[in-house]
Amino acid sequence: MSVEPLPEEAIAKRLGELPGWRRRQDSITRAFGIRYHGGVALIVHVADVERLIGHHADIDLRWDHVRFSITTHDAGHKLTDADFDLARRIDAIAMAHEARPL
Ligand SMILES: C[C@H](O)[C@H](O)[C@H]1CNC2=NC(N)=NC(=O)C2=N1
Repeated sequence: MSVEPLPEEAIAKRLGELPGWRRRQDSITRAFGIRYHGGVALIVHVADVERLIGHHADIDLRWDHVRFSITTHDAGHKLTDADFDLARRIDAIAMAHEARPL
C-alpha cells in the first residue's frame, strides 16, 4: 500500500465510493450508532484487522456511538489509499456488528 498522499481528485473519487465517510481536514471520519459494550466489541474486531494490515484509526468511543477517524501519519498526516482501504474494512465490520450508520 502506497504511503504517497493522494491528489485531490483521487480523494474526491474515493470519498464518493464510501457513503457515510466525511472529510475533516486531512482525515476521513465516520460515526456508527452502537451501545457502549457493543462498541467495545466492534473496536476489538477493528483493532485485530488493523494489526493485520498495519494501519490504525483514531477511535472515539461514547455511550451510544463510536467514531473512527483515519489519516496516514507516515505520509505527514495526509490521506492515502491505506486510509480508504481501512475505511472500507471498518464499514464491513460495523455492519457485521449491526452498528447503525449515522
Ligand atoms: C511501522 C508501522 O507499520 C507504521 O508506523 C504504521 C502503523 N499504523 C499506521 N496507521 C496510520 N493510520 N498511519 C500510519 O502512518 C501508520 N503507520
